[in-house]
Amino acid sequence: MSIIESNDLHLYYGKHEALKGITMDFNEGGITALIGPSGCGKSTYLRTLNRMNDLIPSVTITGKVTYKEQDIYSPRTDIVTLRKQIGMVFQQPNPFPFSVYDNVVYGLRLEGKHSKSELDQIVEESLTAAAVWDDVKDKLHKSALSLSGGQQQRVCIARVLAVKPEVILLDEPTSALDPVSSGKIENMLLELKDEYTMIMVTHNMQQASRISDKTAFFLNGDLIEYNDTKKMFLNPGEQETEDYISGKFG
Ligand SMILES: Nc1ncnc2c1ncn2[C@@H]1O[C@H](COP(=O)(O)OP(=O)(O)OP(=O)(O)O)[C@@H](O)[C@H]1O
Repeated sequence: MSIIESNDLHLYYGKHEALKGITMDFNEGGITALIGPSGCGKSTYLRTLNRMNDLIPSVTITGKVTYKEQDIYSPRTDIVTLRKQIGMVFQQPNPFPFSVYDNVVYGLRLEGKHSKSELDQIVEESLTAAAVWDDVKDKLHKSALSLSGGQQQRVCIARVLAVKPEVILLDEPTSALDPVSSGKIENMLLELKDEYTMIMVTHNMQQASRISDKTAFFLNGDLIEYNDTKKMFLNPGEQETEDYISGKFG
């Protein structure tokens, strides 16, 4: 069953058409990689799925995005709730300048959850699921900014997991990290993929082929091909996909 669908989605920055009618759907669970050369619209598309582009004044959107069959651009949509259901992880780790613990419980406190035992339990669960509990269990009350970049990114993922989203959008989550930290995050995403629907922009073709179930190839604001990752890398259906993944342009 699909959990998110976009239908003939166009997005303009002023007069520039960055997305030219994207129709695609995402099944529940698993990892979908969005790939394509710089400027093709991958991040823009990712951000349309939880209305992050609303923050940019010049943006106009036509077409439809549904989450569980509800139009997310409807005036009835509550954006705070939507962004809890569809969480986001950014390229640069962006912990808040407070303790690891306070980072993880941030969204829960906004929801009015204050019971210490409940918060303690969610902190441990979320940091464990984000594969960073062992690194930080003795530093929960130290500033998150004192951690390494890779640890910070995993704490940011724990912060998203703590509010129990169904979908996680990841915008190049490992591109600012060293290979060891990237590998830890890839393994963690593989552990989480039965429980969450994950959609990830990546520049790294090996990463897409290692961890994603499906891959979507974007070019100049168009969706060129969307297929099972194995098929896409072994036997692409479009010449442009083949040229891109074989490194002829990019
Ligand atoms: N805030 C913005 N204002 C105006 N134009 C923008 C804005 N953000 C992106 N664009 C333009 O929209 C197009 C798509 O950009 P987008 O960042 O979505 O591409 P991308 O495929 O994610 O690229 P990259 O891999 O380099 O991040 C580009 O032409 C870009 O210059």
